[in-house]
Amino acid sequence: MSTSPDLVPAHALDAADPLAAHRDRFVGAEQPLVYLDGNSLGRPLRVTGERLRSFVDEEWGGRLIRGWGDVGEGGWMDLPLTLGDRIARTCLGAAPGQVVVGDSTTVNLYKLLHAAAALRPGRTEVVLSADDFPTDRYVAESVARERGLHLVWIEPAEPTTGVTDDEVAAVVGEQTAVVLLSHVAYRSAAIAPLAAVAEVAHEVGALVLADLSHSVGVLPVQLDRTGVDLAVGCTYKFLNGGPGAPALAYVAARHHAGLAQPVTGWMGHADPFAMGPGYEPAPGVRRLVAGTPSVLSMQPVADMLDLLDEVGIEAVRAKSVALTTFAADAGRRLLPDARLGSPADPERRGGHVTLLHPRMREVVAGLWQREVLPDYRDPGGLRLGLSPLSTSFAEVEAGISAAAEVLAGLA
Ligand SMILES: Cc1ncc(COP(=O)(O)O)c(C=O)c1O
Ligand SMILES: Nc1c(O)cccc1C(=O)C[C@H](N)C(=O)O
Repeated sequence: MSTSPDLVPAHALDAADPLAAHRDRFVGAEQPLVYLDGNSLGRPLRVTGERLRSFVDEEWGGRLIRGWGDVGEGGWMDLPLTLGDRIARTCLGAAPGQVVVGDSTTVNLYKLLHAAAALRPGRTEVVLSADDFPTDRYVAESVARERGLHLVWIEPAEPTTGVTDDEVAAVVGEQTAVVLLSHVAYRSAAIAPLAAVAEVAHEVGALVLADLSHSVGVLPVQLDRTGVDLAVGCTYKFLNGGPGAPALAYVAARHHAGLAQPVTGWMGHADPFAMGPGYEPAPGVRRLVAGTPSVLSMQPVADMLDLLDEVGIEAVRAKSVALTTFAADAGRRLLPDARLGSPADPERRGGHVTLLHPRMREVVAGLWQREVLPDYRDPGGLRLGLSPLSTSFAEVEAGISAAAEVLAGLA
């Protein structure tokens, strides 16, 4: 395929990029390594090292057990909700008191699928997509088994378009308790139409549970406006929280009164330190907290939220669109035998780009040997996770050029 005549070179795009300078705020940005996996594990911010050091010295080492405080005193006990509110405000378009941070996305899926079924007693079906991330599918299978529910699978007609509201409308009905769907598909990056899906689900009285793992921190979500009922998401991807950083869980305020989740630990109790005989849920989303919050692991996310507040999520999305557009163009130009496995329309595409070729598994193995780190996802997907504040256009070009070289060198 010929080179696009109006293609702007990577160095010119970097020179004109208003966010380019922020890249130096991340650990390792100065290294020659090409990092294209920010949607699996974001780079650490340099300031996070200082935050962790001072947390150990002053908060943990200095305050010791006093650091917890009681609910409402501003100590560690409040962190799951105060950090949740910060994520809600900066990235999710959600009013305060609806997001909690804790546990993993997997565990939060378990809690919220059970909660959804309990909010819709008597209904027997859970709708989900065969393209959902494995943990979503596996947890849904367990919850269905435990509650005697039936799974109704959507097989998206075209993986690059993701789940559509028409596909959801075709399978939901008066038996549907909840529709589980990924906001941004983990392979293709297709953006699901959350508001339209919520509308068709609500028409039959069903709830929507969205997995925001690949959208939170990279595109504005506007959760309250979409009408989505429940949501979960990872904080170690575009929120740069670090390996295993605790996940978010969102429950729209209108569902708080009847919210019942199955992991009824003491930290979700209305009065944990009363240590009373029976479980009584805390008001609101606090009842989603199960055991002792992972206070140390929640620290880094605050640094990324500071940076996102400084830059604004709209500017992050604008750079993300520019990066993914550049990656798709560079893919066409440098890997002419590969096919775009992501939506061509940037409005329908999240923060990553997948290029498909039958030999991509070998290509990705070759790239890792050259200090170029993208991801591989079956079938035949070179997945480029482009983290707008830490990825440069030059990095994207270097990665795709290297992929072309590795592919050309395969026997
Ligand atoms: C869409 C999606 N959901 C969930 C997860 C994982 O959740 P957990 O952090 O529980 O492993 C991932 C990535 O690992 C993901 O891409
Ligand atoms: N969570 C991960 C892990 O613990 C190890 C390796 C990768 C991951 C990932 O995040 C995978 C990622 N969610 C994906 O979309 O493929």
